[in-house]
Order: sequence, then structure tokens, then C-alpha cells
Amino acid sequence: MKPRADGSIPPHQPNCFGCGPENAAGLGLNMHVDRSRVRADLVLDHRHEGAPGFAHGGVVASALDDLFGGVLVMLGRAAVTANLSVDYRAPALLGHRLRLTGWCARSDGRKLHLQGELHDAETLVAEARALFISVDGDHFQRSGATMPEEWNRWLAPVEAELPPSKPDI
Ligand SMILES: CCCCCCCC/C=C\CCCCCCCC(=O)SCCNC(=O)CCNC(=O)[C@H](O)C(C)(C)COP(=O)(O)OP(=O)(O)OC[C@H]1O[C@@H](n2cnc3c(N)ncnc32)[C@H](O)[C@@H]1OP(=O)(O)O
Repeated sequence: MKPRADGSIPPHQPNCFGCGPENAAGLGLNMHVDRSRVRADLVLDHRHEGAPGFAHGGVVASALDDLFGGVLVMLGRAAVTANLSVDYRAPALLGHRLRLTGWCARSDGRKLHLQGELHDAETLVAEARALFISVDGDHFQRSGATMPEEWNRWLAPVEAELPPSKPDI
């Protein structure tokens, strides 16, 4: 799996909670590569509500986690979340167009240190840091579900260091 020629990132799989178009309960993220970052817009609604008018914090964390899954596609590295930390800086307001940005700050063997932000216009809503660990195809066999065909090419373990993809703005 890799970004398309126009920079858009295909869904991880059709039913992915973050980006799968067939998941009625999903967030429907459409991610794209922008230089060395991954971006996506997100509008949350009453299904995602925590406090009245505010998005639930777990939904915000899920969006950032799946965004990091888009960074993996940009990097060409199959990995899973080992640790995810979110600093909530301002409420995420329902009905607002929110912007997600994610990048790889550093890699160290199987460890990928990813960072991301959620903005509402100029307001920083949340910041996230995550540790992803590279895995091979055996990791995903444990569910017994059929794997997407295109994952097979993507799941070869990669040990090479990756260049950081920190935003250059
Ligand atoms: C994506 C598209 C297409 C293709 C392919 C798939 C790729 C992407 C995947 C899916 C796509 C869809 C979604 C994407 C976006 C959302 C991502 C998610 O939601 S992922 C689901 C939630 N995460 C889990 O379910 C992991 C559960 N945990 C595990 O399976 C294991 O703990 C795992 C694989 C993370 C590590 O296990 P070990 O046995 O392989 O390796 P050990 O030796 O334990 O750790 C390796 C190194 O990492 C450190 N480490 C591990 N966990 C750590 C932690 N929590 N904090 C700090 N360090 C940790 C260890 O200390 C070790 O470091 P030292 O080598 O000794 O220096």
C-alpha cells in the first residue's frame, strides 16, 4: 500500500474505523500527503459528542491514531500503535472543520516516533505523540480475518532507518 499518484492515501481497509468508507460508524478520514506530512480534514457531529457540543476525547485520540496509520502508508512501513499520548489543548467543537496533521519525528529500528496535531483554524486543539512498532504479516494473522490483498506487499519487515518527516514550515 502506498499513496496514490495524486497524494491521497487509500483507506487502510474498507471497514477501518478511521478511514474506511464502508464503516457506517467510522470517522471517514480522507488523508493525503502534503510534503513530508499527512493531513486530513475532520468534521465531528452528535455521534461523537462527549460534553454537550464538544467531541469526546476518545474520538479525538482515535482520529490522531488513524492519522498516524496514514503516516505509515506515507513511510511504507507496517506498524502498530504501542503507545499514544494526547494533550488536549482546547475543546474540539462539533460541526467545525478540524485539520489533522501528522509526521514521523524519528525512527529507531522497529520504533517509529510519530507526532500529530489537531487544529480548528489557528487554534491548537490537541497534540499527540505515539510510539509505533513495526510488525510483519504474522501480527495480523491472529484475528483469523482475511487480510487485504495489497497488505501482503506492504508487510515485509523493514529495518532501514527512515528520514524524519517533521514539518518544514
Ligand atoms: C495500515 C495499513 C496497511 C497495512 C498494514 C498494517 C499496518 C497498520 C496497522 C493497522 C492498520 C489500521 C489502523 C492504523 C492506525 C491505527 C493503528 C492501530 O490502531 S494499531 C492497533 C492498536 N495496537 C495494537 O494492537 C498493538 C498491540 N501490541 C502488540 O501487538 C505488541 O505489544 C507490539 C507489536 C507493539 C510489540 O510487541 P513485540 O513482541 O513485537 O515487541 P517488543 O519486544 O515487546 O517491543 C519492541 C520494542 O518496543 C518497545 N515497546 C513496546 N511497547 C512499548 C510501549 N508501550 N512503550 C514503550 N516502549 C515500548 C519495547 O520495549 C522494545 O524495545 P527494545 O527493542 O527492547 O528497545
